[in-house]
Amino acid sequence: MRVALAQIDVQFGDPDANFTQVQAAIQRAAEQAVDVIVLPEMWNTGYALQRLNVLADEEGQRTLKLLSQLAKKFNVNIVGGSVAVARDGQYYNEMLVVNRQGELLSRYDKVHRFGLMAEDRYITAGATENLFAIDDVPAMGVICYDIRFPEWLRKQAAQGPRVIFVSAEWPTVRLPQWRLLLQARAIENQAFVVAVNRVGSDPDNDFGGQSLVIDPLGSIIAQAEDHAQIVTAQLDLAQVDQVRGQIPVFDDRRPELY
Ligand SMILES: O=C(O)CCC(=O)C(=O)O
Repeated sequence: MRVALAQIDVQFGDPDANFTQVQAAIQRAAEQAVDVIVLPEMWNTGYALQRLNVLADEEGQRTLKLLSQLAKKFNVNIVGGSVAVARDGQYYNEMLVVNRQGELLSRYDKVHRFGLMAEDRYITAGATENLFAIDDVPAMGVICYDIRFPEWLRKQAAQGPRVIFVSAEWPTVRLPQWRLLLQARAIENQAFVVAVNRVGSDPDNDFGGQSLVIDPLGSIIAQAEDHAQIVTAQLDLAQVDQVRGQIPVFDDRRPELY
């Protein structure tokens, strides 16, 4: 599986500009003959949470239309990062995943709201898992702050995903934690981690990129810098079986104790 990480500079509160740049980024990534393109978190609005009433994508329709069109056009799967979605008068931080045929594979509402960026005041938390298959490869997806909750990832990882996709707007000041948390999630779940952060800044935070691809042993196999760029990596999925075969942590778990 060849993946492309679209590390972009999300424009604060400007969905039109963001739709234009996401379209261009997907096109650039698709030119590199990849199987999956991954986007960052809240790429339509950024954290312009106070204006979600006018900015959020109603039912995610605009996002789904774009991702679906581009997936078909370029014959590529898209893990659509996340976007601010309005549904039934509430707002969600939602990941949409589409396959090469442009069909919706999953939609996931971020489960853990990040109070430091006021999500608890504006966003409704999700309560469902996010397991899907990309080209028959079992995978899962989480959003940003979710990675601080190993039990949430573990619960899903125990169901077999080989790749964990992460979309984020992770501030520069905590990038050392970003790296360590992601490496730990890869090691303990013996899965590839493909994690996309944004760059640039908004009124409250700077975002330093450093999107990462990490193998099931925790080694970083690709890393973006601190500017907008597309990074690609090849995932050797057989490595998941090797690592799980050597140290069978999923078999050795004692869920009756914890
Ligand atoms: O956990 C963190 O340090 C960052 C989380 C975050 O920025 C988010 O969930 O949007």
